[in-house]
Amino acid sequence: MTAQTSAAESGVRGDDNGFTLRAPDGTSYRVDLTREVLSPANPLLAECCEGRRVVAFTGPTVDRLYGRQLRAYLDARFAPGTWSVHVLGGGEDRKRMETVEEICALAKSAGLDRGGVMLAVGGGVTCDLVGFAAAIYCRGVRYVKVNTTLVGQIDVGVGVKTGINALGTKNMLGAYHPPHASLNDPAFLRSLAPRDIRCGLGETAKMAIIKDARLFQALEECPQVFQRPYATPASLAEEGLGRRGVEDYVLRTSMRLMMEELCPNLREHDLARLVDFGHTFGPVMETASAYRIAHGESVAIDMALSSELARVLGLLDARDCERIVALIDALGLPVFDPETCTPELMDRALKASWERRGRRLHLVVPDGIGSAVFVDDLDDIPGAALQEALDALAARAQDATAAAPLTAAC
Ligand SMILES: NC(=O)c1ccc[n+]([C@@H]2O[C@H](COP(=O)([O-])OP(=O)(O)OC[C@H]3O[C@@H](n4cnc5c(N)ncnc54)[C@H](O)[C@@H]3O)[C@@H](O)[C@H]2O)c1
Ligand SMILES: O=C(CO)[C@@H](O)[C@H](O)[C@H](O)[C@H](O)COP(=O)(O)O
Ligand SMILES: [Co+2]
Repeated sequence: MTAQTSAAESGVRGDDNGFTLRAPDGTSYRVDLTREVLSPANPLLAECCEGRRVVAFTGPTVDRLYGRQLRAYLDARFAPGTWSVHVLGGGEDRKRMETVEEICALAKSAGLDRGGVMLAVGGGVTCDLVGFAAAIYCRGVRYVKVNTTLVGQIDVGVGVKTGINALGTKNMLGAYHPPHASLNDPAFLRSLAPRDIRCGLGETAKMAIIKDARLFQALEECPQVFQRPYATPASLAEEGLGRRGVEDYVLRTSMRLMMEELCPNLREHDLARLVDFGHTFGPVMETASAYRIAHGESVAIDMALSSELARVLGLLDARDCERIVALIDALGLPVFDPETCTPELMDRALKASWERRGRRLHLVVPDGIGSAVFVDDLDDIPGAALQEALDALAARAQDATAAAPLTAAC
């Protein structure tokens, strides 16, 4: 039983090497920002697993890019026969119970005991799967995650959620399983595909829109962050940040904002959660598209729709709505999807969220740049309002298609 933490002691504290979260219920964990995490000279990962059997899991891409370094690191730091690395099938469609059973079977055959460590090295799919397996294997074993995507470092890596898709529903099964350690090395982001960078920027934009106007402005001035060369945004110029400085600013600010939101409500006793912004319509779009729409993309479309809805309901002025939708567009993320953005599916999503959130909708909508409010019940959203919001985004998407230069298929 974790000892309760007093309100004065609970919170998120940042330092040069990361953040420490202390929740009111006594849960506490460290989120580290480090460099060259897989270099034998870096003791951090070894210290998290010292004296324990280590069963590591990764995906095919990460194994191709970093598997040799990972195995060399474990070989240098752990006795032969006390560690193993296993490569899981990749992709959102593998985030299901069958893969969790595979992880547990591999761990058992590798001799993982109650005192051992399950190590995830990968993006959110790998970490959600391994984290959930660690939560139920022997009723719970030590879980260490090395997050290798932008979504992973700013979102998966800073919380306690683990889980899988099941019963036709995104993240339907899972557990709150705090990591023993969450290690984040920004160097991993350099090998990310542009689409996966953009998905991470979707989760960054989520936090900027609901919590931080300055981060929003930095993204507006620098939508190519993490992707292409750019000048330091004017809004950050006085800090004299270079390219890496801007990326560090975006990364650290996103991590801090998410941890500050999660800390007081880590296990979601309160179902009105600002970080649900972008996650009401999105999960249903991901599932209905058979994961053609990636998580970060569904978040983007949901945020655009929620913003247009806020405008139609008179909760957000048209100028701020336009800034939000334009930012999502500038980040290279979709604001509409003809196949899934239908009134029927959106209505189904609203009802699914109403059920999941204790028969209250708690739809998060922005009421300005850097702030958001809740629309609490289904009756607060007339069908005509939803239709008007959808029509606005459909028209925008149509204009963009008409204006897009004809380019050869890449
Ligand atoms: N647990 C949580 O709190 C939480 C929070 C946000 C999202 N999620 C979940 O995370 C998932 C999305 O995570 P994601 O965006 O990381 O997707 P992902 O795990 O599918 O990774 C995206 C792609 O990047 C590849 N990849 C990973 N690291 C790489 C690297 N360093 N270089 C090159 N390629 C690399 C992967 O192989 C994959 O093809 C969704 O299932 C979502 O529900 C969970
Ligand atoms: O996607 C996730 C968590 O899975 C986060 O980005 C998101 O902000 C929140 O946790 C949402 O509450 C979504 O939660 P859930 O659907 O994963 O339960
Ligand atoms: Co998310």
